[in-house]
Amino acid sequence: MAKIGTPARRLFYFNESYFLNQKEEQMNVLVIGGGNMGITYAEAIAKSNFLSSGSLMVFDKSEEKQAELRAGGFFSVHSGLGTCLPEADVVLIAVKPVHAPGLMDEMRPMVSAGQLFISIMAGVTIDTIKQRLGIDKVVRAMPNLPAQVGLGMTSFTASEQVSRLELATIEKLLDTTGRSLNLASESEIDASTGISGSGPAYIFYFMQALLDAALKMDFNKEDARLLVGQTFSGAVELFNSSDLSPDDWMAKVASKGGTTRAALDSMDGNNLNSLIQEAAYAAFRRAEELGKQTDGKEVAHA
Ligand SMILES: NC(=O)C1=CN([C@@H]2O[C@H](COP(=O)(O)OP(=O)(O)OC[C@H]3O[C@@H](n4cnc5c(N)ncnc54)[C@H](OP(=O)(O)O)[C@@H]3O)[C@@H](O)[C@H]2O)C=CC1
Ligand SMILES: O=C(O)[C@@H]1CCC=N1
Repeated sequence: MAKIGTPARRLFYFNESYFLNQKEEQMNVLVIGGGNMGITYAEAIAKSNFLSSGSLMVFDKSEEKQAELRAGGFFSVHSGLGTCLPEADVVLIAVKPVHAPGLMDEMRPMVSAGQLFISIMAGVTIDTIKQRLGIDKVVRAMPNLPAQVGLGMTSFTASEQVSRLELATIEKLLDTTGRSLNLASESEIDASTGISGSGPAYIFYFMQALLDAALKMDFNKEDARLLVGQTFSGAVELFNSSDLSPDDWMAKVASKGGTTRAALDSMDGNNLNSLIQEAAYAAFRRAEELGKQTDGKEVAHA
């Protein structure tokens, strides 16, 4: 596995037309898909001053969404690909995997070889994107929802044709939403989807279970939310404050013969650790399946 912030490899290409001749601030970025993640990225990029004003474009196929985004006033919102796609140096694709084939077919006549494409779509492979669009510079990234508050975790990898210089620029762009990890293979991107991409939902699952328990113990909703929310924030803060493992921290909470031991023994007795690992693998496998469903050889399902 690569280290955080360490670009793995890359040759220096002489035809990095945009990246060599212009400054990052002059780069045009287009985000396609104005949903949870597309807008998270667009807002983070807009707030970061990474680009000059007017250089950030957004396209969503829904007219309602376009109107909503225009009202926000942060970026230029387009009602068709024709006015924005040919102008973009970097295109971030943030639609659901099931919409990828149709979207890429629509994009194909408007794209050019110098453009760089970032896909955050779960499972969709670099090869599929290259073939469907007829281009070769692709960065495949897997972000997560805490990007909305600047605490995102994004793993990414790139096609061979993306140079070191281009990748460094893309890394800065991704880092506007939090931290990033450059991985060497797409299989690791699928694996990271099962850990960090889908991971926030596992944490929310655990939080919901604890909230449900608190409500059963007759706490009102407000108090239950405070008890659970502050417990999670505090535990995460502790975890991030040192190199101690979660096992080490558990040992600090659990007194011999005490209450925590009773809870942890109950979890162990129910194989909770294995169940959580199994869930992460289910997401990993689903990412692999989505890759197969969007490569044109199988029919994709919504
Ligand atoms: N949500 C998450 O936590 C994460 C999501 N991802 C990935 O990000 C991608 C987007 O997910 P998310 O933001 O949650 O999805 P959303 O459904 O919230 O957003 C996708 C948006 O794209 C629009 N859209 C669909 N087709 C097109 C098209 N052809 N052209 C333009 N816009 C289009 C959708 O419109 P409409 O609703 O009308 O279809 C919708 O507004 C997915 O591929 C997912 O795998 C990755 C990591 C985390
Ligand atoms: O559930 C999904 O498919 C996407 C990818 C990771 C998080 N959400």
